[in-house]
Amino acid sequence: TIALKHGAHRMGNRTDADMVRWRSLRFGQFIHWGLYAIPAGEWNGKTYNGAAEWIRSWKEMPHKAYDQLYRQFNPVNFNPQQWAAQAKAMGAKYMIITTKHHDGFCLWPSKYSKYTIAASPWKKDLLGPMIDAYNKAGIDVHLYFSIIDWNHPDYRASLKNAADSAAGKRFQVFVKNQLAELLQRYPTIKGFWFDGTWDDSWKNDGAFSDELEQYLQALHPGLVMGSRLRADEKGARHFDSNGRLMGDYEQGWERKLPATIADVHGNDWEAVMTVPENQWGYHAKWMGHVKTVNEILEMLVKSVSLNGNFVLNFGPKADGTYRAEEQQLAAGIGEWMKVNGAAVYDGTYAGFEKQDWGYYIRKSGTDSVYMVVFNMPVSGSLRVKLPARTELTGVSMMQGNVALAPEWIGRNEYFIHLPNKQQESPMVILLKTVKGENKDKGNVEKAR
Ligand SMILES: COc1ccc([C@@H]2N[C@@H](C)[C@@H](O)[C@H]2O)cc1
Repeated sequence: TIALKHGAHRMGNRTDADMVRWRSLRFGQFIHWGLYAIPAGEWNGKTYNGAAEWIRSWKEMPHKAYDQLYRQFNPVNFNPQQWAAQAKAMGAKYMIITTKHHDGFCLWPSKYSKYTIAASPWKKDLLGPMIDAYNKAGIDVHLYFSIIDWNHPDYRASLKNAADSAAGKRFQVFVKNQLAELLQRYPTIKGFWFDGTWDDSWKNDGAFSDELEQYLQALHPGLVMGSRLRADEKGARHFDSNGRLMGDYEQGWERKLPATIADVHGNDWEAVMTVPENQWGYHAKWMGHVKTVNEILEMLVKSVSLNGNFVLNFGPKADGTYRAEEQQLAAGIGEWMKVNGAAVYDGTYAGFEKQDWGYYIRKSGTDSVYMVVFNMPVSGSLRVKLPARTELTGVSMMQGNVALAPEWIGRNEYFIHLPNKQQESPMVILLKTVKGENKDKGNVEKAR
């Protein structure tokens, strides 16, 4: 291995209470809200085909015009209690809110910047009421913070000369001040979700990112921060130059999921997902495929089955309301979670051989394994292959707690014959197992 001063400092996963809690939550809500919701992907009668929150980088959007938008930001229909209630009904257990996206506009009245909500017609802090409402609803809050800041005069993508280096130093002080300010103002938050850390100016100063992470942990012990913050002294990101994960969980799964358990290398990880193909901020015209309730549920269940968290993104409008598609999606997901959430919360990789009908999820630290069926076989019979030294002691449908009698088909394999092959939404079956020998016929008697 390479000697590193600013590589990973921890072998293996964090096991403290704050991380155990983060891992148990499994399902989160991302919220991208800011000035970009005003143009909403359109300007001068033209439609921007990129992600709405990146419209400032579009050649058709003059920087001056974008930078004046704060004069119009007045979310008169903002209702944080309603937002929190919607998230609670959906079954989200944590929420990540954009405090400041790449455009640099702060949703809180930062004393380190003039480009904040205080300068808008709304004037008031937006983060505080949101954090209070979500915490009251029993939902943890994490803060998204973009290091890239297109508005700040000292931001440099790369440091080409002494003047750049001086600006870069001033910018690092600004970043540190804003993060400390956020922790001081919002002491109940549980983590930071960093973004915008790909530029050379950041990548080439691994020492600063390492010191910053330690500074924040010292200010707020237990803080959960993903792998996107840090670079090591060789400019490696997410994984240091020895291939070890930096930060508390792998944070690279953006709009994509790992395929198998081998892809996650035993690390904690989280996937963040958009409803359309690629829109985080509010875009008036969603183009292309919009994900359905069952599609999102499959991503959520697949993530948990592979030991990860899944975060679904919402992009509120400039007035503070949500578009109908997002409201309907939240409600539909919530309906399923109300009945089947036990299979998701506190779920972990089960260690069963994957079958085509869907996913296994083990309730953390127990012998209870959930089967979440997405692909009903034409036979209506679900094959289950038990891992070694595992006995099946009970099988039941989650809906209605109906006991099922599996058919033993040899060695450690069973068929679960379902009474009904029709399914409109994912079906959950609970397997009760015990450690033991794979007795042949013996298990079937018990399972009956
Ligand atoms: C260079 O490609 C990207 C893609 C997405 C992003 C941001 N990360 C997501 C979580 C959103 O905030 C998106 O704007 C940044 C750079």
